[in-house]
Amino acid sequence: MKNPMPQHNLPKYFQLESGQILLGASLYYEVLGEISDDKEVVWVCHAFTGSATVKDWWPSLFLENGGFIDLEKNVVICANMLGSCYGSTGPDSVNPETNKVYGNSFPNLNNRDAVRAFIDLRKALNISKIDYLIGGSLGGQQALEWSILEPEVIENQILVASNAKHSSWGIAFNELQRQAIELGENGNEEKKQKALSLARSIAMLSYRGYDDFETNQNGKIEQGDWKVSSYLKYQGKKFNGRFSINSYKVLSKMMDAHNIAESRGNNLTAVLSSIKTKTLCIGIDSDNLFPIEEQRFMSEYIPNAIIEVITSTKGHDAFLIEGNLISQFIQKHLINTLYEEI
Ligand SMILES: CC(=O)SCCNC(=O)CCNC(=O)[C@H](O)C(C)(C)COP(=O)(O)OP(=O)(O)OC[C@H]1O[C@@H](n2cnc3c(N)ncnc32)[C@H](O)[C@@H]1OP(=O)(O)O
Ligand SMILES: N[C@@H](CCO)C(=O)O
Repeated sequence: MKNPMPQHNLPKYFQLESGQILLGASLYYEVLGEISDDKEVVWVCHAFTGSATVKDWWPSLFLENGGFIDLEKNVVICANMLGSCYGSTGPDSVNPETNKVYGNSFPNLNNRDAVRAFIDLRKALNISKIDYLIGGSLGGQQALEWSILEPEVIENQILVASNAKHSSWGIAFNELQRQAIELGENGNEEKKQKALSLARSIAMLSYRGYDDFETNQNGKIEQGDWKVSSYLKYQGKKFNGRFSINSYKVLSKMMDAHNIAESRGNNLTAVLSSIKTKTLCIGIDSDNLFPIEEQRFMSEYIPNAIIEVITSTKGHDAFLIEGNLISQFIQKHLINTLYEEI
């Protein structure tokens, strides 16, 4: 069942970490099931190009597809993050001060801003406890931030293919993608979309990896092109029209800026050690964007944490593809041991 009122207005003057004010911003969100005292709350933080419609892109988390979410027992909430292009305020929105689309004038956001907006929505929905906060990749970065901002609210968190501070390697990939986008910025719409395609194709090198390409994209297609070349072109083209160039820049910079120790003493291990929430870190053995060492690091320092590893050739994107395994790990460590110490 979908909530009939999926738009939440943030405070008129929404203060950002940068000191800037976002005026008249709102969040698009979806609620699956009913919010009530007898339902456990599952709050999902979506990844970079995801949206609030969690069942569309993470169907494997739901019971009917073999997952852990049973809408008889759970209510699921997912809000589109600030800066994105799927319903919440972002760079393609109209700036109420100028009545013009923000575009490049949209303020820089970080994960703390995104989470503070979620917190405002949580309060408006009268939710005092989140039983399972789950996020992958950028969504995992936000979940981690949230567990630090509201330790009393977040009971369990599941951080999938994510990290505590974005790596130089990850920033390098995002930088290349932004440079690709800039190549088309002064051109016509076709040029802009071609540049966005190139950015997505570059990103695919970090979302997949050596084994996936050797297994699934080896050799040539009938027309003589390398299979992998055709795959990258296809993935790039498939992205056109689905995502906003402006949001791509805002959200990739948001990911780059992720650092839970920022303005908290700059000591990552100390901040991780202060986390109270029960934490399940899940990594993927072939992830070359958020390598398994990053999840090991978090699980080593978060006091009440455990780690599980997905064996997959799919690389980083396995966090979306292997949802059933994620569900199994959640059932094993959190649901079946909810009232026991990990
Ligand atoms: C609107 C919203 O709500 S946003 C929701 C949608 N997106 C998201 O949530 C973002 C997260 N999702 C994703 O990133 C992706 O969808 C994933 C990771 C879950 C799955 O990625 P996919 O592209 O489906 O997987 P995969 O790498 O196997 O590629 C399959 C596609 O490539 C095509 N393909 C495979 N090999 C080749 C090749 N050599 N040449 C050309 N095309 C190829 C397949 O035909 C298939 O095409 P299709 O998508 O039209 O069916
Ligand atoms: N496939 C994911 C990768 C980033 O986590 C996305 O497009 O959001």
